[in-house]
Amino acid sequence: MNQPRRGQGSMLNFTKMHGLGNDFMVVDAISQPFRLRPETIRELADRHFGIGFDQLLVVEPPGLPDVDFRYRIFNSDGSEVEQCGNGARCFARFVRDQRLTNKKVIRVQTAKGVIELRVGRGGMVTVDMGVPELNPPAIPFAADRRKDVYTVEVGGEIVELSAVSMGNPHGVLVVDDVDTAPVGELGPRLENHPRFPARANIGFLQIVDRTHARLRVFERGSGETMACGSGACAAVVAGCLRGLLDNRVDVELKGGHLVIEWQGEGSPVMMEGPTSSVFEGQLRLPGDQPPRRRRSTRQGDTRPGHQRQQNRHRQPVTSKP
Ligand SMILES: N[C@@H](CCC[C@H](N)C(=O)O)C(=O)O
Repeated sequence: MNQPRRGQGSMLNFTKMHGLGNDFMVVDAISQPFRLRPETIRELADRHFGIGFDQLLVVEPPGLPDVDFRYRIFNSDGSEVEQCGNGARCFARFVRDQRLTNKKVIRVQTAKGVIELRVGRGGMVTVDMGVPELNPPAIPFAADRRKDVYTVEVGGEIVELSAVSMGNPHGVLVVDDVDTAPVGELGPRLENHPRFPARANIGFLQIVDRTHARLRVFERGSGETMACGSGACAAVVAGCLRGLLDNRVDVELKGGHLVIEWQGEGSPVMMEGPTSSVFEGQLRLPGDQPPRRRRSTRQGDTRPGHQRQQNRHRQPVTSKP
C-alpha cells in the first residue's frame, strides 16, 4: 500500500481531524515511514494549495517505559512544539480508531512530559494536561520574579497579562469582550514579544461569570484558531490566579465549548471536550526532493497537497460536547 514506484515519492496515509474546529492532519508513524521537512509541512498546511490544518500530529512509538505512544506536534509554520490540547484528544481517538490500542486510558509522551488521555463516550476525551508551570524562566517569560499579572510594553502601550506554561508558553489577557478584542493586532506582536523568548500563544479571556468564560487565542505558529485546548487551560489557570474564576469552568471558544478544571497550585489541569474525524486520505510525498515550482496536476505535479486526491471520504463523525 505504501510502496513507492521508482522515481516517485512514497504514499502517506493520514486522517483529517478537528477538536472544536482546531484542525489537524494526523499521521501514524508507527505503521509507515514518516519524515517531513518544515517547508513540506507549510505546503501541506496551506488551505488553498494543500490539505489545510492548524497542526500536524504524529503518532510514534514511545521512548519511555509505561507509556503507550510518543506524540509530536508541528504548527502550520513548520515549527515543532511541545503541547496541543485539542490535538491530544484527537490523538486518543485516532489511536483507537486505527486500532493501535484498545486502552481507554492512554499515556502519551510529549516533549515536556507525559500526559494521560481518557476516552469517554461519543468521542469525548478528558486529558490530564499536567501541572501548569508559573515560574518565569521555565515558561519561558522574562521577569525578575513570579507574579500573577505582569505589565508588558507593546508598541508604546502597556498591557497586563498572565504568563503560564501548559508545556507550551501562553500569555493571557483579560478583556471586556472577546468579540471586539484586538486579537489580530496584539496577538502577533505579543506572540513575538522579546519577553517570550520562545514566542507564545496569546489568549484573550472574557469572564462571563465565575464558571463561564469566553476565549479567543492567537496561536504561536498558526495564527488565530477556532479553539486552543492548552490556551483554555492556561486561561482558566490565569483566571483562578487572579481570583476571577472557580475551579471548574465552561470555556466558550469560537468552535465550541471545553470544560476545564483546576484545583489550584500544584494540581494538574483537566480538560474535557469533543473530537471529530473528518476524512482519511493518502498523498504522494516527494521524498527528500526540494520543493518544486508549481505545475498543473495534469502535468503530474508531485508537490504534496496536489496528489492527495485519493481521499477515501467517509461520513464525518462528530461528537457533541
Ligand atoms: N491548538 C493547540 C496548541 C498548538 C500548539 C501551539 N500553537 C504552540 O505553538 O504552542 C491546543 O489545542 O492546545
